[in-house]
Amino acid sequence: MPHHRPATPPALNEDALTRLVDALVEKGWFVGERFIDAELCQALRDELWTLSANQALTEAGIGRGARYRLRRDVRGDAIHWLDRESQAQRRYLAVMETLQQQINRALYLGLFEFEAHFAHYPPGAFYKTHLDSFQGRANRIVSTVLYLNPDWPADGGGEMAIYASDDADRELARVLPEAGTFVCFLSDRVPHAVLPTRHPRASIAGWFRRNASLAGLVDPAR
Ligand SMILES: O=C(O)CCC(=O)C(=O)O
Ligand SMILES: [Fe+2]
Repeated sequence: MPHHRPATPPALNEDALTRLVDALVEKGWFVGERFIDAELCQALRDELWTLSANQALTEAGIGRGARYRLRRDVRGDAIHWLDRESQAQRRYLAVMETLQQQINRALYLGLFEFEAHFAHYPPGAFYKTHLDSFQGRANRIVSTVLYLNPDWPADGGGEMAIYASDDADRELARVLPEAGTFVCFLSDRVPHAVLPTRHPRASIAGWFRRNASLAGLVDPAR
């Protein structure tokens, strides 16, 4: 019988996972370089450029459901939701599934679902300082970003700036969008921004969710 290699993800490094969970508990955010292997990042990046060339990206807006609006003065990326269409997507989603289990085991957050989109920030684009969800009505609990840009130049802009939860003017970290770098943070606590980029910038932004009902309505995912 032929032996098929299952489409399992590269095992997440135990050490990196421990550091991630500890950082989430201690300060609410984590940055890991070389967190996801270069080969998977390359495949995801190729897929994003193909989507872009095929005009399969949509300009991103802000707000969910009926309140969704295009706001180029707030964010300038174009996105495509992951839909398990490719092997690379399935591998990445499998890694996120493992991460979800680990976070639930360690932090009892009750994460039950992951949604994510590719994002392309063309030169000049940015995303102003924001929170990914609001306290009390948060169904996005933990935010993630994986960067897909090999050899990002130090002066290329496009860094993610992370700010203090009690003072959104106090910058705590600036992260280059280098391929393999993975950022993870509590969605309702960590203000962050994408600084204007000077080069096309590729990433995957994702959110672990918990179901939340608002006024008896099921909270829409997007
Ligand atoms: O790409 C990034 O560095 C962050 C993107 C972001 O904040 C978002 O999509 O909510
Ligand atoms: Fe965000």
